[in-house]
Amino acid sequence: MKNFFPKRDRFTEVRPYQQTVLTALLWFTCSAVLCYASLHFYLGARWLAVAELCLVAYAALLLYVLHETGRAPASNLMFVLPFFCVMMLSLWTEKTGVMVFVWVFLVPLLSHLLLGRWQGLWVALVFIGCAGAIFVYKYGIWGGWIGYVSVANVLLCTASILGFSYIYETSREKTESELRALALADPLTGLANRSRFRDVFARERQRYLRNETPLAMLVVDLDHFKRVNDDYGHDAGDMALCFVAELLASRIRQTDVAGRLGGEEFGILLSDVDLVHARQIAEDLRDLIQDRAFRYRGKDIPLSASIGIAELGRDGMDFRTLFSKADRRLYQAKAEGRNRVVG
Ligand SMILES: Nc1nc2c(ncn2[C@@H]2O[C@H](COP(=O)(O)OP(=O)(O)OP(=O)(O)O)[C@@H](O)[C@H]2O)c(=O)[nH]1
Repeated sequence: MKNFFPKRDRFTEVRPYQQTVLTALLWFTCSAVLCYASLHFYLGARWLAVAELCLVAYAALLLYVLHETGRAPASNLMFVLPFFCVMMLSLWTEKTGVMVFVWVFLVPLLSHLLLGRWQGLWVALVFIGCAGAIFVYKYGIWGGWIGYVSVANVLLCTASILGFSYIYETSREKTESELRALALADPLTGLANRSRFRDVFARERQRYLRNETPLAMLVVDLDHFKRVNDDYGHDAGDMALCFVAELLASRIRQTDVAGRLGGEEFGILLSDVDLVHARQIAEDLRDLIQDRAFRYRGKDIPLSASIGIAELGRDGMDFRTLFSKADRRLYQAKAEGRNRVVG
């Protein structure tokens, strides 16, 4: 199945699982890091304790905002970076023992879970590098070959966690993108399905209300499509629908959306396009469908389409009204002899 969705729509939404992990990390910071701050204060590592208290206060603030507004920070980096910086400070501090370095194992895991594949990899590499440098600065490599073997063990273990979390995140992103495509696309043509089409309409409607950005809706219906099925078979009909879907997707801009609304009916949302311009585009699409022959088993099967147009604002403000206006004009085009545009 082809994926006709513009790139900007694929991964722009906040991932809910990341928000869950961030919330868990914030709670962890508020509880465990607070205990460490008290301990470090007691041990005389004052600067570290102050940094940890600041981190706890910041985590509490983010939790409060999250709870009150349901809005996560614009990027998880906003918490991950301070968290790792405080971790590095605790590695650096004289008063902390060598065992504090076990916390470094958290770096690749948290980076990938909260920042995704690429950003997670880079952030993890930077902080693991810093932790390694701090270790060598503080302790050198002691104890002859046993020391080397110990350091190599720790490095190998960290690299393995980094590698496994990277592999996990890569396959998770792939599965997510496949599931997303399945949930939002029409399985036959790969165009947006009806529910995706309505979502895009809702977003564009908000743009219209905010900036008065015009929006036109086209409803495209193939003429006498039943004959294609009857004369050449259902397979030919399916292939003709895919053929038309590709034509429509090839003519519109990346910021527009084409969807299959059902049967042989397609919908198109033309963003930033008024009625006059929409008519020209609809005529182009109609010409394209008529002129590009659909070939099936060596035969050219002629296709044509009727198109109804409606404009947001002038013809209605909600999906149902706008769609029924465009649909009524489509049936007017059919009644007037088909293969024409009405709007
Ligand atoms: N192959 C195939 N045919 C479909 C699909 N969905 C709907 N159809 C067919 O599309 C045809 C629609 O027929 P009608 O509603 O009579 O419309 P039409 O023949 O295009 O005639 P007008 O729209 O009046 O020009 C029917 O034969 C449906 O079976 C599909 O997914 N695949």
